[in-house]
Amino acid sequence: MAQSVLLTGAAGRVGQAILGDLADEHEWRLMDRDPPTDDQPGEFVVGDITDDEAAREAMEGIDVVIHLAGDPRPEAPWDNVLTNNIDGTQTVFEAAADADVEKVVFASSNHAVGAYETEDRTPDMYRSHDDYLLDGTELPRPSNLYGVSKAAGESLGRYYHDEYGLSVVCVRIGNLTKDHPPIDYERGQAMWLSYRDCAHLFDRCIRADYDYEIVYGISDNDRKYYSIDRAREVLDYQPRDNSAEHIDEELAEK
Ligand SMILES: NC(=O)C1=CN([C@@H]2O[C@H](COP(=O)(O)OP(=O)(O)OC[C@H]3O[C@@H](n4cnc5c(N)ncnc54)[C@H](O)[C@@H]3O)[C@@H](O)[C@H]2O)C=CC1
Ligand SMILES: O=C1O[C@H](COP(=O)(O)O)[C@@H](O)[C@H](O)[C@H]1O
Repeated sequence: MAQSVLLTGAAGRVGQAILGDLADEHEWRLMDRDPPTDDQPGEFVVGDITDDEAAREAMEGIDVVIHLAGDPRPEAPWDNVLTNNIDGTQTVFEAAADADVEKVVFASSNHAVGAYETEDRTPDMYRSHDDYLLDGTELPRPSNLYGVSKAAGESLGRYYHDEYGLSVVCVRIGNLTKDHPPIDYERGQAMWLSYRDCAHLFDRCIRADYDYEIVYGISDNDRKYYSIDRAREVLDYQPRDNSAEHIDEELAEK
C-alpha cells in the first residue's frame, strides 16, 4: 500500500536518488529549504527543518519521515552541524512524535564511525582480502565534527524510540555516486552505494517493521568493511550492485 512519506532534504543527491526510482511508489511530501529546479512528484514544501512551525506543518497526515536534510560535508564547521544536523534533527523527531508519525528513517553516515579506520588497519581494510567488519553494534567513533553530529542524530533516534515509541532506523550511508563507483578511491569503492540500491534500501525502510535499528547503507561491494547483514535481516534489503564489477581491483591496488 502507498504510504504518505515526508522526505526532508529532498532536493539533494540522496533525495533525488530515492525519488528517481520511487516517485510513483508512495505519496510524497518533499521538503527542502531550496525550491525545486525541475518537476518533482507529490507536494513540495519550501522550509527549514530548524523551524519548529514548518516542521510541524510538514508532518500533518504523514506515516513515515525520511530525514535527509542537513549539512553533508565531512569538513563542515561546528556551527553548521550544530544548527542543521543536531538541532534540526531534534526538531524533526519532536514534530514527528507530536504528529504520531509511525517511522522515522534517519540519514546517518560512515563518518559516525570513521575513526575505526586507524593507520594500522588502512588501506588493508578497504580491500577484499581483509575480513575486518563493522556491523552496527559498535560504539560511534566519529572522524570529524560532522560525524559527531550524525552520532548525535542516532542518539536522538534512540531517545525518541524509547520515550515516544517511534520506529527508528538510522542508515549509516556510505558513498553515494551515480552510475559508477569513485575511481582511484579505495575507501569510496568499499562503501559505495549505487543509486538503485539507495532507492531500494530506503523503500525497504518505508515498508519494513522495526523498533530501533542502525544499519549500513552500502551496495554489496567485495571490498566492504561494513556488514549489510542487519539490513538484509531486518529490512529485507537485497542490493544488486557491487563496486568490484565496475573497477578492476588489482589495477586499483597498484
Ligand atoms: N551523499 C552521500 O554519499 C551521503 C550522505 N549522507 C547524508 O545524507 C543526507 C543527504 O545528503 P546529500 O543528499 O548528499 O546532501 P545534499 O547537500 O545534496 O542534500 C541535502 C539537502 O538538504 C537541504 N538542507 C540542508 N539543510 C537544511 C535545512 N536546515 N532545512 C531544510 N533543508 C536543508 C539542502 O538544501 C539540500 O538540498 C545528509 O544528511 C548527509 O549527511 C550520509 C552519508 C553519505
Ligand atoms: O557522509 C558522507 O560521506 C560520504 C563519503 O565520505 P568521504 O569522506 O569518503 O567522501 C561523502 O561523500 C558525503 O558527502 C558525506 O555526506
